[in-house]
Amino acid sequence: MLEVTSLTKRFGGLVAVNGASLLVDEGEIVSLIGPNGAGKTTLFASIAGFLKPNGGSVMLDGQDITGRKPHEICLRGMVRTFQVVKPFAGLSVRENIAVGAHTRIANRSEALELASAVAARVGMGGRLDQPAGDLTVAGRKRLELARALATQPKLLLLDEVMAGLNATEILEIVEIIQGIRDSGVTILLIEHVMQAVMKLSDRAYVLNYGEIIAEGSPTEIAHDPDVIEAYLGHGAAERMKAAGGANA
Ligand SMILES: Nc1ncnc2c1ncn2[C@@H]1O[C@H](COP(=O)(O)OP(=O)(O)OP(=O)(O)O)[C@@H](O)[C@H]1O
Repeated sequence: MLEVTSLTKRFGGLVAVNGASLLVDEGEIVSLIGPNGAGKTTLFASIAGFLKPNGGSVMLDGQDITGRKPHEICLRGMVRTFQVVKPFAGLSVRENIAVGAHTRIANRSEALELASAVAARVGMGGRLDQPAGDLTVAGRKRLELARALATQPKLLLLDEVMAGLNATEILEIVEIIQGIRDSGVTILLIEHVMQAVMKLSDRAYVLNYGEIIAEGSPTEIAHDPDVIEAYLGHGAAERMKAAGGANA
């Protein structure tokens, strides 16, 4: 469904993403992980049209969408969420979600109707009339998810939807994401919460200094020496092996 080939994005002299390639098949949940500053958000922004890549290509359902505008990419069925969530504070939850629905639906009452249905899918059915400005971090994260879902995507890019959530809230959003996938939406997500990555992902890619250094099932990734080194520093894989930790 999504095919990213040799994507490069530079900021002046800094190569934030360096020849990254990845594939996401229909129906999968794929995670993109990596240390802070590895280039994950830059890669997402380049895939979804918010940044213009310096090289490489992005194909969605066999069509070249490299460098297209976010709105156009959204209409083709791919949408991203943002790490820092900024809802329209003075609007209600339902109205905020309807902003997403208006991507495809011009009619106001139809957009609000879809917004109510989407809110129920993310467990916000009881908060439709609440001002978005009153929501907690967990509520704002769900609202961001709902706004994206209301654009009726086939591929959803989620950027750290679990950041700042407590353990119970993480379990709840993991279930919501599984439900979204079960409803037929393919998902690519950036996540630092490893417990969620392990639970949700069919496969994961690891980005380090702008390059994809590993790909595989979550268990394969967790035991990959290059990944252990990237997270824990040079020589960490050897030290873990010596301590008998490699099979832990
Ligand atoms: N607009 C920008 N201008 C200049 N440099 C940038 C810009 N955006 C990101 N960078 C740099 O590009 C690199 C990759 O940043 P990015 O935010 O993509 O990493 P990340 O893996 O998403 O990090 P985190 O996990 O902390 O969110 C970093 O060195 C960052 O400072």
